[in-house]
Amino acid sequence: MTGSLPAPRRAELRSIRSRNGLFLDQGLVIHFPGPASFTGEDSAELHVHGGRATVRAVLDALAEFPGLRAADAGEFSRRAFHNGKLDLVEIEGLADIVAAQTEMQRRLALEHASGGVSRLYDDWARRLTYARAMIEAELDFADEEDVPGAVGQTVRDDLVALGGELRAHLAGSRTGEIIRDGLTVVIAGPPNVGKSSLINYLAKRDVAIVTDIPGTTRDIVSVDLDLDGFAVRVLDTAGIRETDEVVEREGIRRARSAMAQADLILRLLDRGEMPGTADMEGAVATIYVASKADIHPRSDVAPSVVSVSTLTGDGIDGLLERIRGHLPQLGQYNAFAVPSRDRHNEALRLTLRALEEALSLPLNELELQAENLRLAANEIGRITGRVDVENLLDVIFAEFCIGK
Ligand SMILES: Nc1nc2c(c(=O)[nH]1)N(C=O)[C@@H](CNc1ccc(C(=O)N[C@@H](CCC(=O)O)C(=O)O)cc1)CN2
Ligand SMILES: Nc1nc2c(ncn2[C@@H]2O[C@H](COP(=O)(O)OP(=O)(O)OP(=O)(O)O)[C@@H](O)[C@H]2O)c(=O)[nH]1
Ligand SMILES: [Mg+2]
Repeated sequence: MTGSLPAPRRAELRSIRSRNGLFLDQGLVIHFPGPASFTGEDSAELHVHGGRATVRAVLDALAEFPGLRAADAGEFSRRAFHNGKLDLVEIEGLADIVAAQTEMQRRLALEHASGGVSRLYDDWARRLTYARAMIEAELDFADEEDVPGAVGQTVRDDLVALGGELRAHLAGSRTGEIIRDGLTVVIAGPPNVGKSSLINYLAKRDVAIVTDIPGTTRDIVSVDLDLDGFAVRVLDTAGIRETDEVVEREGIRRARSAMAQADLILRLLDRGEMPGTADMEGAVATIYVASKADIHPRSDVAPSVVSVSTLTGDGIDGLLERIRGHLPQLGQYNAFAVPSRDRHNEALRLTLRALEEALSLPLNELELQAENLRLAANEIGRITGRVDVENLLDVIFAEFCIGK
């Protein structure tokens, strides 16, 4: 049967043939007439058998039709944005859903993709615009008053409340960043203390070379763990010591640079070494670990030091418990309605700054107040892409793969 379109939005079994009638596959076909489609445009899906050659043959056959070409990476999402189907926060959330590896990443992504955060931003933009409209209306009755009228006071009260909401929302930006990008934990310390043995134990596989020769690790070795649904990236590093060996020196340079960028350092102590003596210490959150507890039990170190043995497994649960203490605490109401990207944080900070500027102006400076509220609403609008973001689009859609 040729010629008849499948019923809209219903999967129908069809023979899939090339332009000149060659049978290629039997597959499910769905027709989505616009505007009720993902992109808002007319679209069709061919669900074919997944072998490489079948897919290739179908794509080649499609390319034979005039006007058809393969989509660019992110092109479907870009079209959905241009057709008003999704805003930028929802699109970024969608990219995060596709990339999500842990339960918390999934929940954060879903909150953004399904419009929860966009509603918040749209509501703030609406309130800022309303306040500006009220102030501009007052401008027309300019009567040198230096106390706000009843309406003016209500507007101010709402702007003050909005400032509080913005600050509270921004306070969640570190939570959003740690959920999305993961907590970076760097294992560091002198050579031969058991750093690589610890990463292997945590990863449950031999990711790093272990020998009894000090200076074994040079490259950074990284594993991604899932701790209670949070992404945790653990890095093993070269043991830090004075050396003239060129390769080891480079390893140590990389170790120091990883430590400087860590969210948390697991600082393994040498036999007899006490916490807090080396350089860099105190700059980054640090858990001190006394290793090889099976052969070097220690009673001299402070209670805050965790004793572990990767030979017996003793102390590892206690160490994981201490690492958990550095993960976001998600007690409060909708913990996932937090900013998820630097782009959002920057715009939110600029919004808050303009709002605070508006509120700090003398009461009769109505024009400047209105101008700052316009700036504030603009910055919020840039997050969702409701205003002026053409220059941002390539960056945002570059995250996507072909077919999204
Ligand atoms: N087969 C298939 N599965 C998929 C997708 C897809 O595109 N195709 N998706 C790709 O991401 C996700 C689902 N996302 C979708 C989002 C919107 C529409 C859509 O047709 N929206 C219309 C109609 C909405 C309605 O009937 O409620 C619209 O928004 O107007 C389809 C899929 C995950 N699974
Ligand atoms: N008994 C015992 N030996 C351990 C333990 N952890 C590590 N070792 C041994 O200590 C030696 C060094 O271990 P590594 O894990 O390679 O030490 P490292 O800190 O990565 O060393 P570098 O890469 O040289 O900085 C190896 O012989 C390990 O088998 C432990 O918990 N108990
Ligand atoms: Mg090592």
